Amino acid sequence: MPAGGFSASLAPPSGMEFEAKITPMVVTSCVTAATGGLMFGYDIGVSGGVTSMEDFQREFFPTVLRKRRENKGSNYCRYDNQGLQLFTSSLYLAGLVSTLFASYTTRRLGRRATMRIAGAFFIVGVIFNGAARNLGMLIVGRILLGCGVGFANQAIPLFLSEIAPTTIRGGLNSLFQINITVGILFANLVNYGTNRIHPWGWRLSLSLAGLPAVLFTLGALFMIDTPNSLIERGRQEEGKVVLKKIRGTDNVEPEFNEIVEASRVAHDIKNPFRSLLQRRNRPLLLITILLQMFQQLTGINAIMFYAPVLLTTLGFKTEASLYSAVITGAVNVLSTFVSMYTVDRVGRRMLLLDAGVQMFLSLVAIAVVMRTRVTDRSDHLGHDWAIMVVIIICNFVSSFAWSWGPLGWLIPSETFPLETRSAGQSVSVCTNLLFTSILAQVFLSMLCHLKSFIFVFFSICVAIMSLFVLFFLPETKNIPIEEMVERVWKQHWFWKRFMNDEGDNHVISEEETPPMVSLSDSFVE
Ligand SMILES: OC[C@H]1O[C@](O)(CO)[C@@H](O)[C@@H]1O
Repeated sequence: MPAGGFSASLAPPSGMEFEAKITPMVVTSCVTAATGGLMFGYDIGVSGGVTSMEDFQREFFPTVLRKRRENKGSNYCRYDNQGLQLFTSSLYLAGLVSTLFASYTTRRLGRRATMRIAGAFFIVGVIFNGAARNLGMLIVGRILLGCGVGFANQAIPLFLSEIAPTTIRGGLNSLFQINITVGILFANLVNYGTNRIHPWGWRLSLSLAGLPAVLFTLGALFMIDTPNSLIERGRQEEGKVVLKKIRGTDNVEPEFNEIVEASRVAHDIKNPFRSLLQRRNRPLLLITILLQMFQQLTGINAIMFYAPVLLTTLGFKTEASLYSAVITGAVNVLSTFVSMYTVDRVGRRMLLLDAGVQMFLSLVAIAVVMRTRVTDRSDHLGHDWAIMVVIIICNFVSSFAWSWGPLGWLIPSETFPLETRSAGQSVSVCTNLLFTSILAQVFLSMLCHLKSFIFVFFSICVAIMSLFVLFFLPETKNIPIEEMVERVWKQHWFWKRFMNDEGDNHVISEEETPPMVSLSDSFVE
């Protein structure tokens, strides 16, 4: 093994190749930064279990408990309560707003400082939630956690994409999503245990978010900043020193020069958000928005937030539903590792397309089981059907986990040039949180009104997004981050017309019509 680490085994196929080893420093920095995902995941996973606990409902949502006990009305509508949904969605709404501020801090103060701010929000938010005496305190706590999520999710994917050597960028970036899934699983396990502790089990569930919060904050205090961010803020020498350390070589001149050039261009941009709207940036912006929107429209969070609630709707007892949520949580973690291993080998498009088929079939199957087995008044699935439902849900979750889960973050964080990267990332986080909060807020009402058709709705969305990937998403595997525009966007059969500024009145010529599509190939020529 060479001093300082392993040599990167996969080289970019063409164009500029930078010397880079996979150094211990890169690995530890990425592992540390990605723990922010734990916190996001814990917050996602904890709410579903807690809201299905009777002690929690008695304390904050007595009307839900009464409705559940009376057992009147449709099964599908037991949990249709705006307050309950607000408890879940407030976090994402706060995250949405705070990411706009986070864009500024990531650019001006750096990726590391932004993570520290996130850590502070997390810790105060956990204190409010764990000590909540009334609904107000509970919601304030969720809002503070949401601010933490906004800042953390802005800085972490950028940090990972900038610090990683090109050839393993996808894999290292997946660490963020892996941590999200571990956080969800941890929360599911905690809920399973605390459900037996009366009457304050829910309080323990909410307080244990303190563990990932402290871990992440400590990590953020000691970590380095990315060379790209240091150079962008005028600290060139420091940037070069860090670049040498993380790449494990003194031969960093080509990469350094490329970052300096990208940073020079970045400085000419006064308002990065406005420049996102320029014609040549529109494809990147559109892809970012669509990828994050599509990620949520797979319906994943119907399962992640409300699996326990959904499963009790299907007739599971509270304990069985929490137990099943643990199983789906574990599948989620394991499958995300698949993505980490394959993303830089088979590429982004292949994973997304393959998963599209698997998710479509699973969603249709869930809809059919619900339609045929669960009526408004009878919810006895029976043992065999219950196992079947859990298997289908696992199939759905696993395909999401090695595709849309990590790639929804990875692709936006690696496509923008430095000058619009923070602003682009902010749009990415905003869109993710916007659709997360919309789904959190409306899913239980949609379930009440659409019943099993809600899963037909998600399956249609999955079909549309897969077609979009097939025709419009370029492959970004193994392309150095500062060469993305030249080597990907300017070469793409459709998007290239946006890349030259004179192209406003461009007419599609024959040679620009889409080539016949091969699943594994991009449209990059
Ligand atoms: O692992 C599932 C989780 O991943 C996310 O899509 C974030 O990438 C969350 O919205 C979801 O709850």
